[in-house]
Amino acid sequence: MPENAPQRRIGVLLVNLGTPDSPQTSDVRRYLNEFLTDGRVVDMPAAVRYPLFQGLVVPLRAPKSAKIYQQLWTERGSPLLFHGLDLQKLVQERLGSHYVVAFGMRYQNPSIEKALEELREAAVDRIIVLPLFPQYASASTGSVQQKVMDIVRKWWVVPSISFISSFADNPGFIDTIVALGKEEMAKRDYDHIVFSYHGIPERHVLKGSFKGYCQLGKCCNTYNKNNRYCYRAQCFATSRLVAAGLGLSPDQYTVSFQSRLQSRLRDPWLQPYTDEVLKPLPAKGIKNVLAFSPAFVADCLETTIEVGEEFKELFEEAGGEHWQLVPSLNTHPLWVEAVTDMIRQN
Ligand SMILES: C=CC1=C(C)c2cc3[nH]c(cc4nc(cc5[nH]c(cc1n2)c(C)c5CCC(=O)O)C(CCC(=O)O)=C4C)c(C)c3C=C
Ligand SMILES: [Fe+2]
Ligand SMILES: [Fe+2]
Repeated sequence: MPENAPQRRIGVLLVNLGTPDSPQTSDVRRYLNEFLTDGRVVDMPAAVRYPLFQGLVVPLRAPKSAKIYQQLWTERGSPLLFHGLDLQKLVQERLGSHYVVAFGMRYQNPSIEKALEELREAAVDRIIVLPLFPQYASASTGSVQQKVMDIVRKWWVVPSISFISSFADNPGFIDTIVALGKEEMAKRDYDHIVFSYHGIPERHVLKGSFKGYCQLGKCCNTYNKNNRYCYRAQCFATSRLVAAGLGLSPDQYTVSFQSRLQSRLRDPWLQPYTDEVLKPLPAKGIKNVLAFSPAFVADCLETTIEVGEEFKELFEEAGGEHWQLVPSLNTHPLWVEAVTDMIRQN
């Protein structure tokens, strides 16, 4: 480097979805209002979306969601938030002083605005954005990308920015899930494995389909240039790779989708639905199930409560004996290394 050349630093922005500031109904309401009026999450015209969600859906949902958040809350607050902050610290340590790592949430706090401001203050030369969603969805990754661009387009000096749009088949990501799965499988025998992903409306996949390639069927069994951004195909790709790492044959696992809101929004969500997959299992002699939640890199309401508690209850009511959730990647050393590698390779 020439003697007087400025020392260049690279900014890294890690982003997760968001969580309420507290499990009180008022904070949950504020969070859901921001989340469910995002046009990439609820893709209705704004003139319908705002009155419907702020006026009806959120006021009804917030008190119920607040009760669930109260179950999830820990001494350190929301797991999604504190695992994110821990990951930021560890990735910063591993990357060293040529990088500045910030952490933000798409909804609520710490905001993406604040995180980007930290990077601007640090005079970084360029910014790498890593939305912490392994599989691309317009409702998650796309929304983060749009928010980041909306903010930096107003800066006088617009920085060079790159986005890591998905990492569904990233070897470090897969290896970490495999390592966590092996730990659980060493403790006892399982009859079957379920990979349960956050659902999205089928319409969202079809809207992103390249020249009509995606049909939500067998097209998702391979992952190629035509379905590069198909959330469902990416979920199947992650599952196949984890299954291969665990030495599972196709009949030993099922891929399914949870958290559907289709009863209220009417349109079908990605299928098969996890609750419908798990209920008939005990009658087929499948009494011990290990469940993975590979759409999430950190414990949150969707993993700990929905998969770890609600599905366990459903499975046991149906005659199942043991339902076990594999913990999320959180700050597993292999995951910290995987994130660091993704950034260095960008
Ligand atoms: C994996 C990425 C996610 C996608 C894609 C996604 C789409 C999506 N979500 C909703 C509605 C809700 N999701 C909720 C919680 C939630 N969702 C994600 C991730 C994705 N969502 C996470 C990580 C979390 C947990 C946050 C936490 O604080 O722990 C909720 C709130 C909880 C509740 O009230 O039940 C809602 C609502 C839609 C409609 C959607 C796509 C269209
Ligand atoms: Fe969600
Ligand atoms: Fe597809």
